[in-house]
Amino acid sequence: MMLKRLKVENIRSYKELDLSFKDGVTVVSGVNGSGKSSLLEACFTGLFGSKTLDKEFVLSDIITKGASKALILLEFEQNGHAYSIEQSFRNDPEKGRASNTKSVFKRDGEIIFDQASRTYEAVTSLLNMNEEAYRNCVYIRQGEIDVLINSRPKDRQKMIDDLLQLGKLEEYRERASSARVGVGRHQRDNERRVKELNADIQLLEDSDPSGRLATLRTRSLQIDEEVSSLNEKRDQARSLIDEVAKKLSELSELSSKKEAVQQQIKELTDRKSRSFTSIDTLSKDIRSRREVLELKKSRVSEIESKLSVDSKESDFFVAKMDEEERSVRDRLAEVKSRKAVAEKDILNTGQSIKDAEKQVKALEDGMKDIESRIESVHTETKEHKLKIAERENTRKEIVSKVSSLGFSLEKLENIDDVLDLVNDQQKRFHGLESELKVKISELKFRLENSKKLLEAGKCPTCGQELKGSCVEQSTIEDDEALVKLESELSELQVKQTETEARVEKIKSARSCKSDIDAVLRDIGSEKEAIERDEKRVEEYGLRINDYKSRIHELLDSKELLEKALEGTKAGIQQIKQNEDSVQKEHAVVLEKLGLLREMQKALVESDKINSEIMQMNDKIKGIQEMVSLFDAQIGEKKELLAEIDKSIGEFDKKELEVLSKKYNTAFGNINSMIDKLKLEKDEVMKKAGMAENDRKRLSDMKKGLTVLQNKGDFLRAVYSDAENLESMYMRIRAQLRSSNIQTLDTLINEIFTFMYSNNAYSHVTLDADYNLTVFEKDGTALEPKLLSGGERALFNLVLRCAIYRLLSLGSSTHAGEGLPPLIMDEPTVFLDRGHVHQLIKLVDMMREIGVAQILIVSHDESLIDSADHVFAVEKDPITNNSAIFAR
Ligand SMILES: Nc1ncnc2c1ncn2[C@@H]1O[C@H](COP(=O)(O)OP(=O)(O)OP(=O)(O)O)[C@@H](O)[C@H]1O
Ligand SMILES: [Zn+2]
Repeated sequence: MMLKRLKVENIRSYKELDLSFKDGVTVVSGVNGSGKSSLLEACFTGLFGSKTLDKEFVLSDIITKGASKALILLEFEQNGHAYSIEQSFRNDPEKGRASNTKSVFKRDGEIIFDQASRTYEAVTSLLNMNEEAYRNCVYIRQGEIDVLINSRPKDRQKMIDDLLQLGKLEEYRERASSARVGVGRHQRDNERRVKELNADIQLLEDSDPSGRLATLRTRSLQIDEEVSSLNEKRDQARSLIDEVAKKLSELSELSSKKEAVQQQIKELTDRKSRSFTSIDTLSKDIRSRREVLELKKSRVSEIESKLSVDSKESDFFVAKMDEEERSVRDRLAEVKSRKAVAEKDILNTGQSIKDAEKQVKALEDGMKDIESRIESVHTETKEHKLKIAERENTRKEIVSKVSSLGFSLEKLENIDDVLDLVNDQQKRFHGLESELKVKISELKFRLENSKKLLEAGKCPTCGQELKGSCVEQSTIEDDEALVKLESELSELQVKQTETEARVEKIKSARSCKSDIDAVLRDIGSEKEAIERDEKRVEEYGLRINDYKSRIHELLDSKELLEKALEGTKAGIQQIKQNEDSVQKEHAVVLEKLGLLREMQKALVESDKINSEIMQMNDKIKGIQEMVSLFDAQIGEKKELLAEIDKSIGEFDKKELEVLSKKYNTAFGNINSMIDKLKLEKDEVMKKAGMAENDRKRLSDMKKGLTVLQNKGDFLRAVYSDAENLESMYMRIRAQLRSSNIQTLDTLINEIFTFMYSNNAYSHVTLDADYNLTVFEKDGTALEPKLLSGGERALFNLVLRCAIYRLLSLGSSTHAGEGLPPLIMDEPTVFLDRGHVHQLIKLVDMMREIGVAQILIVSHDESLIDSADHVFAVEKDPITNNSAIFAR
């Protein structure tokens, strides 16, 4: 295997990196924290993905802080093919969560897998090592230089076995063993089944299925014969039963016919007797009608004699009397309508009189109301006049107050101007006063100073005598001026007091003026009210006059109406007398008309009764004819009855019934016997089927037994094959292991001698159990854990180198081809100068045995000097991004 190219984005301190690897020794150098280890780790993660993370790390730790995605692309060569693995990551910097989103495995540019676990498997099988084996052999991580030495022999054995592919042999042995165990299980199974099958066969043979089948078949034939003879008998019984049944049904038919004829005779006799009853009722009806007819006739002749008319001409008289009645009725109606008109007239006139009275009353009430209103207006007017007088008094009082203040009424008109003038004066006085006061205080201050100077006698500044100087003179003048100003001030203050008194007077005069104005306004409005009252009284007087004339008119028309009422009442009396006489006349006519009508009606009814009597007689004749028809029919039916009785006499019913019962019982017995036989036959057939099944099963079982026995033979052969295979794999592994151990032991001692430059130890042994022991010069044995840190690092390098040698021997066909690179992170930390030199030699030796690529992280100058290529790693102090320069 040969690394070709590493390209990363956002891995640890690398934002971007694209690096080509060459064969030979490459040393990676740089200061602490520049990104050297990260480079090797990136290769490791590129190969095995997230499996390379130690326990305390998560995926997001290897992604540059703050980046949301990252990438590692690793290209390498193996056995003449170009491979590449591309691992893509996604990261959530805030949550610190990352995932491996893509893992593409390519061979010669062609995608083989694109899924993480598939890619992982492909890599491990291609390199023949997983990430653990890679760390034990290929890649010595920083601080892990003594891992192989420190581990327990058992783990060491496993590591070395894995590296040398001995694990595969164990795997094969295990497979052979589990195959053997499986076959053994099948064998036991098979034997158990053979045993069981044998027992089953024995059991079935004991039950003799063929013998059973023969007996059952004979019985089946017998049953068939018995059934067919019974069937014949049953047919005979059935024909006898049919015969008897036929005769019995004939007999019952005759009896029902007889019953029907008897019923008919009874019905005919009933109808005959009902006909006689109707004839009786009809005769009775005819008699009663004849009596009514007699009564009607005598009433007609009575009316004839009363009105002396002939009943034959009744229609003519009725018409004449109708005519007369109509004319009397018309007259009566005319009189009545006249009476009604007169009555209505009386009623209306009475109502009109009452209306007039009501109106008169209403007008009178209205007048009273208006009069009382006039009264109240008068009272109001008096009140207004009183108020005017009162206000007049108030005005006079105010006028006298004004003149006492020294103002005339005319002067009051421009009182506001006067007040303005006085106010101005007041302001002026005030200004003068403050001016005077300032002047006085200035003067007083000057005077005080001069007086003090004069008392001291000398000028404090020039020291001149002051007596008799200008100072003395000015002091005297100032004194005089002060007296004058003070008297001016007191004069001014007197004037101010006077002006204030004047202002007071003007203000009270002004308030008097507004009082007078108010009084005059009041008087005016009272006078207006009085005028309004007078107008209202005048209007009320007009209305009263109007009411009076209207009352007069109403009374006049009422008198006229009363006179008319008298006249109408006399007229109505006359009409009533007339009505009475017409009514009497009408009653006489009505009575005559009633009698005539009665007669007419009696005549019509008599005709009707006569025709009814005739119809009834016809009916009686018809009924009598029907009665003779009934008699003839009854005779016929009686003859039929006698015939039927004769036919019935020919049958013996009892005997027929006994026979029927007997035949039916026989039929039932035969049927149940047949059924029983059929059931038996079903049973027999079922048993025969079972026997046949048993026979077939027996032969199947015998066949099965042969198959099982053959299988048993086969399994025995396979079992012994598996056994052989298992022991063979075990043997081979033991042989290989011991030969490996021997070779490794030799190689370790060879390389140790080559590498070790101190003089303490003589040799090293690796025994069959992978125990590693170091011997001192005097033969004392030491376990590796007792060695110093540097010694352990040395031995580890020796052991690894020996393993590479062994691997190189294993693939002896193409010496060295396919050996993995050797990658070391800071291998010199524990080594002294001399051993660093030996390490350089060891590296050379590794190249010689065919390790084509060696990658070392180190600061050691001599290592750097001996390298084929140098990578200088630097980290930008500002951006914290690492970069690599090839040197
Ligand atoms: N996830 C990350 N994001 C950004 N920077 C990181 C991340 N993880 C580690 N680093 C930085 O990467 C730098 C390189 O670390 P690395 O172990 O490669 O240094 P080194 O060159 O091997 O140093 P030494 O000589 O001390 O072993 C460290 O300084 C660290 O701050
Ligand atoms: Zn480091």
